[in-house]
Amino acid sequence: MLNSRALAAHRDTTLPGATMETKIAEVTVLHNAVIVTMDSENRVFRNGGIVVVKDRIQGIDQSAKILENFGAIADHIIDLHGQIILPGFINTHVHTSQQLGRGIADDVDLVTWLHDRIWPYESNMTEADSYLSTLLCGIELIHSGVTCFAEAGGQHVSGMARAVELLGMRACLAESIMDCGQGLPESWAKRTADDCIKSQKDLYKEYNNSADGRIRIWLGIRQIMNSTDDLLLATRDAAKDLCTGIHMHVAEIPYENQLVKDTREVDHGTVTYLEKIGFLQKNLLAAHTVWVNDAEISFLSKAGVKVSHCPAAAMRMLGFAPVKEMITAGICVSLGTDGAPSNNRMSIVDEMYLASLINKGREVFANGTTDPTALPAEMVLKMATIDGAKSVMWDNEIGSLEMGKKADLIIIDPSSWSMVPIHDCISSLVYCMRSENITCVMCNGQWIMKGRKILTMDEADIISQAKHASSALLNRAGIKIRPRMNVL
Ligand SMILES: O=c1[nH]c(=O)c2nc[nH]c2[nH]1
Repeated sequence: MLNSRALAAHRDTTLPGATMETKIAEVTVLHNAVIVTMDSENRVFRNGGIVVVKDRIQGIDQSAKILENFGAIADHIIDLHGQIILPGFINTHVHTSQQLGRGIADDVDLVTWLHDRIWPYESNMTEADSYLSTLLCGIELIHSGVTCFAEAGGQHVSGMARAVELLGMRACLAESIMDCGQGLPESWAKRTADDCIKSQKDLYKEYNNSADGRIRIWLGIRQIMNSTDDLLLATRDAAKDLCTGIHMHVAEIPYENQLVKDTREVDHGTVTYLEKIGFLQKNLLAAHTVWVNDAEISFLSKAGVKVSHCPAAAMRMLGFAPVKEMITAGICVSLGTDGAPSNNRMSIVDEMYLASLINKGREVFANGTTDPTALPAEMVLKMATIDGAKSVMWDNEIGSLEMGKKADLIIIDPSSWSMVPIHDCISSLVYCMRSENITCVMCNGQWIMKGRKILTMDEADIISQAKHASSALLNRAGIKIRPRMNVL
């Protein structure tokens, strides 16, 4: 831990060689809080303190020690009596550019969902729509304590990047990439594998490590049903060259596996095929992976593939993912919300609750008996934090509260009816907490929400602009939502 003398020297602008940057580094001390670190020793401080200098955690310990060492030189000392500090949540599968399409595809099957609703929506988006959609999505993510997300593949990454920079969040952004298959709008169907790789390399050049290092550019593969082998293999190789990740929907529905079996000559589905062509690797983040058998779980585990489990979206259109089996096989499984048209709610708090309950319930038909011990609260909290960080390959910097890591953290006020009384902090965070209990969010050392008010933008203005942009976009796309009842 840095001591106060070292920090004071760090801030003393009269020192030879001092820069403007050292002059403005503020020291913030948060103390008197329950701190759930999510570090490798699972440390929880009953009365802990954290020191944040610029963008990093420079001390974490018992409150008394932190105050003794840093109290005298802190610019801000915040007493968090009765409150809880957690690492910011990491949402490992979200489509930010789909936020303006919330509610356009409820209660339909995945193929209809994609062909008749989502692709017309996405192919009619402008860059300005993507920017606004990402801002709107970001507002909801921040309110549920998310500081970092992995974009699953969307339109106009430049718009997303502008929004992320403004929101103050951290993100791995990926373009939606497809080069073949049924139902594609004409402009997309014309793209070759080379076009797809080139456009993503350009994005990488322009945006990777931008926004003070908060943005990373990943490669996208939308799904196997819309990818040639040329595209899959070129993406695998480009990811190796760029040292970046690949985000792909994998084994979502039985139809997908059947199509792979019928057209690509393997005896099971997508994962078997990806294994066969050497596509599985540790920088692949596979979303959903619902329809996988034991052999495929073993392929994923051996290759070090990470899985993003999206409980709500899976319940709506896909089915029950074998999460317990994947974790038992050693696969790193994290949590995602998916996009607004496939979930409607962008809350990792809700996903934690659902992940635990759904996977307990799944045991009844998967293994013939109940298992209330499946996916216990501490495991689910890991999925939303440190395992999320591992999934996006950023765990050296985020996912836990530790000395030297980035200051991405959230403050929870557990004094409301939803969380009182607390006998076990970890289970309360998973089973009782609502997004409304999250009061403050810090990302990269900056407060982006305080007192449930987003500080980086005007929420009301974004909400109002989003309503107009969404209607205009649906008009352009020719998407009509039929009333379900006798609307007079
Ligand atoms: O839930 C989903 N959302 C999507 O955007 C998508 N694209 C392919 N498969 C998908 N599944």
